[in-house]
Formats: sequence, structure tokens, C-alpha cells
Amino acid sequence: MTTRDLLIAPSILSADFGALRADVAAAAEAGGDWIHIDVMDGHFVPNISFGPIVVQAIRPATPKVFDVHLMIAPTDPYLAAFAEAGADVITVHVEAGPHVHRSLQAIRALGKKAGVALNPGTPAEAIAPLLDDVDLVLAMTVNPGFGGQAFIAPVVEKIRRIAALVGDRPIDIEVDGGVTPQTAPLVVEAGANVLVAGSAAFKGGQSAYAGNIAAIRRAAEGARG
Ligand SMILES: O=C(CO)[C@@H](O)[C@H](O)COP(=O)(O)O
Repeated sequence: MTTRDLLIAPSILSADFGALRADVAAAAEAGGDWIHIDVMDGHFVPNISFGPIVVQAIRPATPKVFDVHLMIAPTDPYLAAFAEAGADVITVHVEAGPHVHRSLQAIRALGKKAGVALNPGTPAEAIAPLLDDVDLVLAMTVNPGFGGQAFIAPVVEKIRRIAALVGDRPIDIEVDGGVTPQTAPLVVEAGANVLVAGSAAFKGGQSAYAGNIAAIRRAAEGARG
């Protein structure tokens, strides 16, 4: 995985759960660079999605990077299971527990890329003590738990501060929530390079995925100059 390349990561929360492996394959073939996988526990966020056995079940769909976003607390008892299931990047929330360094170091010890996510209300400065332990920072532009929510525009300035804190370190800056061809240029201009898109990628059925992903990429590339 190359850092700071522009990457589009379809979020399978908006996929067809009745045919999930085939829909993941379709999103990858349609041009998704990473596959974004939202894990929710009904405790850290008010929704429940799936666990490591589903990640394992869809792993054969594509060799592309599986970007697993854990919206669960606690995280540490489950890290090894997600690594074994086929995650390539594992992201934990800074708000999910008091020992985030321990979680990030455990992810790297499992041979995986370590990400830290920030809810919209968490200041950018929360990443400052973590920069030596992360490969990715995920800025949520919705409160996590559901697809199809409205983009929280004030987070764009926070992304700019995250980019300044990251500097030239090889750390990806990912944005998730309400990403569309309209909002993608805003977050890319602020410094993001990995764009997660759920409803905007999966709308219209499989025949539309390639056009949906290309539209987000085109809009984002325009903002990179
Ligand atoms: O993590 C989440 C929601 O908690 C996201 O990954 C959503 O799946 C994004 O969906 P859209 O806002 O793009 O529809």
C-alpha cells in the first residue's frame, strides 16, 4: 500500500448483505481501491453490523486491501480475530478506551497497518501523541453508526489540522461519512487521500458502481490539481 495516493474505499455497509461476497467483488472490479468494512457492536455505536467470520467469508472476493473500521469497545480482545480473518488495515477509535497506544501497538504486532479514528466532535490534537504508532488517521464526517447521513462540514477544518500534524510522515488521512462527488473535493483540498463512500458508491445497483466510483475519483482528483 502506498501512502498519500488518492484511494477510493467503498463502504460495504451500503452493499447487498444478501449477496455480500459477490457485491464486494463487484465493488472491487468497479474500481474501488480498498474495501472499507464497518464493524459495529451496538454499544460504542447504536447499530450492529458483523464480526470477523463475515470478514473471513468475504475475503476471497478480492485481493484488494481490507480496511476494517472497528466501531466497538473494547477493541483489544478482537484484534487477532480480525487480523486472522483477513484485515489489512485495522482502525480503532481514540474514544473507544483509555489505552489506545496499546491497541495500535497490538495491531502492528499482528503484522497489520494500524489506524486511529476520530469522531466528529473529537479535536485533531488527539492524534498528536499517537503519530509514531499509526499508519492511518480516519476523520469521521458523520457520527458513526449508519450510512447515508449528512456530511458534517466543520470537520473539513479539522482535517486540515490533522494534515498539519501528520506533516510528511507516511500516514494516510482517511475521511468517512457523506462522501460524494460534491464533498470529496473539500476533504481532499484539506489534505485527505483515502475517501470512504457508502451510499454514493453503491447506489443504483452493480451496473452503476463503476460510474459512481469514477465520479468521486474525478471530483477528488480535480481538488489535487
Ligand atoms: O462508518 C460509517 C458509518 O458509521 C461509514 O463507513 C458509512 O458506511 C458511510 O456511509 P455514507 O455516509 O458514505 O453513506
